[in-house]
Amino acid sequence: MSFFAKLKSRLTRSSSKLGEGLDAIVAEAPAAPEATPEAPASAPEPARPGLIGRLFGQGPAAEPRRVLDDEMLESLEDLLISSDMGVDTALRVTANLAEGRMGKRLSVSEIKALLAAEIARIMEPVARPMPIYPKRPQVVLVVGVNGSGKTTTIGKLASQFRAAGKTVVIAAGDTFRAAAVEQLKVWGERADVPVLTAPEGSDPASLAFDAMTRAEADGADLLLIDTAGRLQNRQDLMEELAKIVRVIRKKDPEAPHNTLLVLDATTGQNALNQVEIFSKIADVSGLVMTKLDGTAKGGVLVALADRFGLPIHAIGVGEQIDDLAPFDPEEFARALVGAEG
Ligand SMILES: Nc1nc2c(ncn2[C@@H]2O[C@H](COP(=O)(O)OP(=O)(O)OP(=O)(O)O)[C@@H](O)[C@H]2O)c(=O)[nH]1
Repeated sequence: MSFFAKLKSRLTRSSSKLGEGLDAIVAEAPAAPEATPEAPASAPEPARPGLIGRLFGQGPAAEPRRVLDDEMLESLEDLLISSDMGVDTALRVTANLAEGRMGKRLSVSEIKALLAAEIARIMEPVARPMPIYPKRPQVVLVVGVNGSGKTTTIGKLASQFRAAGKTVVIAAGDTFRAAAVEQLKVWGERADVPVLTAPEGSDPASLAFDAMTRAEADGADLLLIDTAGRLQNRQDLMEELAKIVRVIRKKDPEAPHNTLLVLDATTGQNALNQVEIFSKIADVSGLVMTKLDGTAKGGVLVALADRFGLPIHAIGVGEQIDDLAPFDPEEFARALVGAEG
């Protein structure tokens, strides 16, 4: 299966919500005069139906259409907002979609293609893989609230980097959560990557320092550092992260080279607050969004791209190693709206 096919199947909760909403919007068309024969200007050409399809009145020729007017635009805005795209982004997407198309008759598949193109345009500038530097070890600090998928993401990244021939060390920096440490050990074993741990409740900065020493001694390409995600006590967390950074800078003044914020798509609009908070307490350099497979709130990634402009490195669409994929804006946009292709 191509990755697009997989992405599309994993994003069905988001795409069916949008698809059903669009079907309903187009079906709600106010009684219109006989269909105008001319094709809608600058809307994408629907696929040509086969002979059988034409004979039996199926295919795009039979697809219902609705004249794009203010009322329909408003319904489209509401639909996008309900997919967690956020008000500003939803308004922008629909305004761009409407430009030059008011009064045209559009079908659901045309609207999907237009939406996908608009969404991809917003996301294109932020679709950036995590940069890899010649620096050894490249230190990657991974932050995010508990349960956002940090541990799983570190495990997947470690496996993928190993498969690409890189040497990796993991530091299990959430020393307050034995379960997180255990989980990392399992991922480490699977990926054949050493996982440095420290006694429960001990200072994560001291573990980070030891991990730097080990990564340097091993000549490792990458050091991935897990961190705690207790936002309930923001001050403590801020101090903890600042201390980790201070300590690893004793060994490399430029570390960490990346600070990845892991966000859980199922939290919807709350992910926007998390970006704001973590950008204040850590120097976030890029985002990873997990659990896009388990939610109808996938539109939140569009809002994040639009609002913050932070690079989106990867997306998680499942719990297996290869369920973390580089972020491709066009594929994501088409999968999100359920467009063909
Ligand atoms: N469906 C799905 N589940 C995921 C994905 N990423 C992570 N998970 C699951 O989400 C749960 C939480 O992930 P963790 O990696 O433990 O999250 P964490 O941020 O490290 O959380 P703590 O260990 O509690 O700090 C686990 O059950 C993961 O298997 C994803 O992309 N899709």
